[in-house]
Amino acid sequence: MAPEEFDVIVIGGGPAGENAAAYAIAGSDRTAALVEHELVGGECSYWACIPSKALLRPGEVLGTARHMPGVEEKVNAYGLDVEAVLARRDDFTHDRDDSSQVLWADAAGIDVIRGSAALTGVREVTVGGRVLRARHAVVLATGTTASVPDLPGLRDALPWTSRDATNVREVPKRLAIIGGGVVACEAATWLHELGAEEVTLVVRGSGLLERNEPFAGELVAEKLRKHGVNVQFATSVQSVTRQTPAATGIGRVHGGPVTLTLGGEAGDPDLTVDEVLVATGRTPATGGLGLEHVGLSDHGYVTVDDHLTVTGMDGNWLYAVGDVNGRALLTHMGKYQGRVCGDVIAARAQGRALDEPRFVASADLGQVPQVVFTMPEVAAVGRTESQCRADGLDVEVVTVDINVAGSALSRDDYSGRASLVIDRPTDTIVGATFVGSGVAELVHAATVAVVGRVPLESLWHAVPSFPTVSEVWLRLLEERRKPS
Ligand SMILES: Cc1cc2nc3c(=O)[nH]c(=O)nc-3n(C[C@H](O)[C@H](O)[C@H](O)COP(=O)(O)OP(=O)(O)OC[C@H]3O[C@@H](n4cnc5c(N)ncnc54)[C@H](O)[C@@H]3O)c2cc1C
Ligand SMILES: NC(=O)c1ccc[n+]([C@@H]2O[C@H](COP(=O)([O-])OP(=O)(O)OC[C@H]3O[C@@H](n4cnc5c(N)ncnc54)[C@H](O)[C@@H]3O)[C@@H](O)[C@H]2O)c1
Repeated sequence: MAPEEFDVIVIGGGPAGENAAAYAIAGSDRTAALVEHELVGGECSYWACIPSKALLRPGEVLGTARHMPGVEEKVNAYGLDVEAVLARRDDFTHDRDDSSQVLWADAAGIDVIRGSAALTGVREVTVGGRVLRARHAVVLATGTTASVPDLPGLRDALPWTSRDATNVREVPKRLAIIGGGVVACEAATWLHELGAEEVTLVVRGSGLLERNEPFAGELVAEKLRKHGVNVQFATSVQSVTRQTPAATGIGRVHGGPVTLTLGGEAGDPDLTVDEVLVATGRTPATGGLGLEHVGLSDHGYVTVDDHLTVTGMDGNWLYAVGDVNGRALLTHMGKYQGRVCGDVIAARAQGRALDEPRFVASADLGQVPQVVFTMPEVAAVGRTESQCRADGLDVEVVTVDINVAGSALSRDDYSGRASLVIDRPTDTIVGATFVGSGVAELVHAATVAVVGRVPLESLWHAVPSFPTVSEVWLRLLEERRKPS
């Protein structure tokens, strides 16, 4: 059978792949195929960002209502309506039906091809019995899958991964979570709110959210503990036993009780729970992708340059965007890389030079924003103080409590903290962190300041409105002006 020709072939229909395909052909008569073996929309739409945030928001709303005189008297006797929360989550994930995303692809001029794709040669992709040939580019956008550590008994116990936690149907009464990162902290928050009575975070390190400023993890741990979540640091799982594992389906308890044998500084006793959630990071989805057919390793992240072009290959025809390149495992960064990559493919297809900033994924390099939707939220951009020092930057740090009229008005128990990391030679912000209720919406101002390299002297004239939580910017700048 003759190969089918497309200008661009994208493998993986998650947010990164969708954007790369759309930008590569926008406003032209170029053609694109998007190959997807599961659901168009990817991990984010059905298993990750969207369902998790749909599950977290009701708890945040209830928490605020419980600390608001005039409202708290009405709600204090009630908890969440779990069925309604799960139903709203299912609305957001369209019950895992991707037809609206396929309609979007059709409208953008992208051909969706169902099946598992593998590289079988230079510019050649095979899907089932079909051979596809790319005139200009092949883009790898296959994302990542949950890592399950190779611990004795763990895989046989059929533990939950993030897919079960986000698609929860049956809330375990007793839950152990292995890991202290973003998935562990967010999942502990929503599962506890949904009725998990005994939640234990088993953390091998000494803090939560270790890629953030230390105060962020400390405040999240403090609040989790205050709400009754057990957070155990410096504890490792030695082995796991479950007598009756059962493949009951996504989001249901996978059998009888599970016992974790723990090894830690405190000589921790065994922990017996109804379910164990593994939240120990991600593995790039490169298995079976045929990377070896084009001379690349099929292990680890696919390395790219700042044009998202795979390094070590001739001909500038192979690209990788999103989680699979390991640059920043976040939907918004994958989409950003998809936009840059699509523009690069279009420019190269037209024989144009890559001489404009939009052809370089510069935001990946120390300007990445992220919001962790815990209670309190953690919103940060750029580098932490310790990352800056490790990179040899001459920095100073200002930190203040978030204690302004806007925060006091937003809820009676408001507490939070904010910090700026300032590059002394340029007097610009290279990192910012906000911890508190509702700070998710504060971070974009910081992102603009970091990316725009706005001098602090100019920020003095960016006056925050009264009475908003944004007034913390003024407190930070005032703190900076204090004579040391
Ligand atoms: C629980 C959880 C919550 C998260 N919350 C957030 C959040 O709030 N905000 C945020 O920014 N990020 C969040 N993330 C991270 C976010 O989900 C990822 O960064 C994002 O999904 C990556 O997008 P992607 O397009 O690179 O990959 P994916 O979304 O993983 O999509 C890859 C697609 O490729 C397909 N595929 C793989 N191999 C093949 C193949 N060989 N052939 C055909 N198709 C293939 C897969 O089926 C999949 O659809 C969260 C992650 C988790 C686990
Ligand atoms: N709101 C958001 O933006 C959001 C939400 C969820 C996930 N994500 C993304 O998804 C990615 C994955 O999240 P994650 O929490 O799984 O990973 P992570 O890298 O954030 O945290 C992994 C945790 O597991 C621990 N760990 C790793 N291996 C272990 C082992 N063998 N035994 C015990 N502990 C081990 C680490 O010390 C760490 O605490 C993140 O990079 C994040 O960017 C983003």
